[in-house]
Amino acid sequence: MNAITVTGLHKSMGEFKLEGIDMNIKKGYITGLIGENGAGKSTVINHMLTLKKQDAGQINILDKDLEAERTALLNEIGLVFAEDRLPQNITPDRLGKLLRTFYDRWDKETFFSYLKTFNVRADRKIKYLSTGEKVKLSIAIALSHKAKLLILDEPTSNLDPTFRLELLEILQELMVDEEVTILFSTHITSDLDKIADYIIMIDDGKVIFEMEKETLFETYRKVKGSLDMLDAEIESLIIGTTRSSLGFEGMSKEYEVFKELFGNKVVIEPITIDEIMYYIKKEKRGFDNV
Ligand SMILES: Nc1ncnc2c1ncn2[C@@H]1O[C@H](COP(=O)(O)OP(=O)(O)OP(=O)(O)O)[C@@H](O)[C@H]1O
Repeated sequence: MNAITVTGLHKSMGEFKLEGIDMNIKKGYITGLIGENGAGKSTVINHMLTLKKQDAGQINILDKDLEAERTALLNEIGLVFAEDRLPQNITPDRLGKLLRTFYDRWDKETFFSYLKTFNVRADRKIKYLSTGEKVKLSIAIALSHKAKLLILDEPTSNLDPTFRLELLEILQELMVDEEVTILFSTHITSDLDKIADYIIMIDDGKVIFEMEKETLFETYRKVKGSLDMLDAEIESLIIGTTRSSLGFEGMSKEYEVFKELFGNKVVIEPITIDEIMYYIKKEKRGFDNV
């Protein structure tokens, strides 16, 4: 069952286009949205939240039509934006009191307890907080109104490593309650290695893959061998072939074929999310020897 279903989302924005985006964000799981700078991650998220109007396509969130039931739905969604959208001239203390008028299930105690745990000063105007403290404040808000869905746009990029790990732990603890769904976009793929159940990669406004993380790692492997193994047929099985004086390397779904043909002369290794992104980009650009 999906918490968010995106079907055939199209949008032209000057030179950039979202082209036929389909996404299935599974209820009760953590989905990581990855892609390089400018791939369209924030744009897709903004469409999910009706902050941008699509040219075509449908978005369904928690079985409701977001446009028709916007206010009711925003109660159910905990949001952290990539950029700072907090009111600047009030203190977290004041904000904590005001937000009960915005969220039906606002839990002031939980909010102030998160501020304490996160070490964010409640009595300082938001504009004087550091970038990381503002992110922590946004996270505290997102976690304090019993949201069923958390949409976090690059929540970890401005956080110090200790707090990043702490946040990942908090998110994982939330998942014990199977009702919560998390979608988060990130460049820090080690975060996904730790907590994501599903991974969606977008590139240049298109979905490249949407897969369960474990399946992704079973599907792709890194292959390395000597240049004399390469002919057109073998190369067609490799994504993002790189040649050097030491031999070739790349990524393959057909790594079993390499094993059968070349035995232990070929090296087959597990692959990381960063490497998957790198080889896919490399194949697309069709360049070599980077
Ligand atoms: N209002 C706009 N008009 C035209 N182009 C835009 C507009 N807003 C964003 N873009 C372009 O759309 C593309 C996708 O931007 P988006 O912010 O969605 O990428 P992203 O994947 O979130 O990137 P990053 O990881 O850098 O945050 C970029 O090329 C950006 O310049």
